[in-house]
Amino acid sequence: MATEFTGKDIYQEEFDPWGYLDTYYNLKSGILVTDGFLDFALRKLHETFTVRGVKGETLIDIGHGPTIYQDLSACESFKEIIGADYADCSREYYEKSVKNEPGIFDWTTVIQAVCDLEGKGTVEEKREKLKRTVKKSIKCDVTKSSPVAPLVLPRVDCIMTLGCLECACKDLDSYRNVLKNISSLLKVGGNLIITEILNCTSYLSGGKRFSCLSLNEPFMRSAITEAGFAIIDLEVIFRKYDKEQYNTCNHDSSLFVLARKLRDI
Ligand SMILES: C[S@@+](CC[C@H](N)C(=O)[O-])C[C@H]1O[C@@H](n2cnc3c(N)ncnc32)[C@H](O)[C@@H]1O
Repeated sequence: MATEFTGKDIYQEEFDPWGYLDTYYNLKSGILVTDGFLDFALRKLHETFTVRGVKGETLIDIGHGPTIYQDLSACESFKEIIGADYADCSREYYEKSVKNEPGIFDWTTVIQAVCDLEGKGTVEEKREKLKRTVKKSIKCDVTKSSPVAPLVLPRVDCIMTLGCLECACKDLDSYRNVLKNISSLLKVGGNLIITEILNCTSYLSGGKRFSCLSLNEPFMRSAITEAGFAIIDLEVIFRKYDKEQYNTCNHDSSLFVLARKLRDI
């Protein structure tokens, strides 16, 4: 199902955080729950920040959208997390979620799952840790060579971007450039964490269809390597076919990558 490119301005004007969360992260029916992605992402992030020892001062979570699951393990290994997204509605929803304001999406079960993976702590302690670690969300445009301009940030130890770049890019050349743009925010020797849904052309969210750049594993391997990174870990999980769910979002698999920056390009 092809759809015209829906870039950052459409996210700014038409993205509905609640509609997205309900369609993709509702614990009973959410597409990224039933297809196994959420459990996969929590497991890989836990592995990354514990077994693989990825840690440091500052991590930037780019294109966080309205979700916080991705920061639940990271907040144990970084002193500071800075959120970054183009859409103001995503940034506002994310900040409210970090503060656990009334009426926001309920992440309790997911927070408990991360505490279980870590074998320590309570949901309340994790919420507090997240609130202390996520400092703010800043405006960011990954298609710009200086994605957080006019802000100038010191280069950070880790960039994480989950389910964002396939939404932000019109074509594969643009994806290659975007990798270089976000790499400019990262120290040499720093880590890049990416998840993407693969072979997806569009997805429905809050009644609106958004375009999605169709990616596959060989492309991801070459684009990340060509952008000056060494791939440390890469795993793909596949999804069962379900006609109704594919009509909402037609990815056939999801990919997780951890890569280390070797050089500036
Ligand atoms: C599908 S949503 C978020 C996905 C969320 N991280 C998750 O794991 O489910 C994609 C996000 O990318 C953001 N985005 C789209 N284009 C962007 C751009 N050019 N620069 C930065 N963020 C962008 C949108 O505003 C939106 O919040």
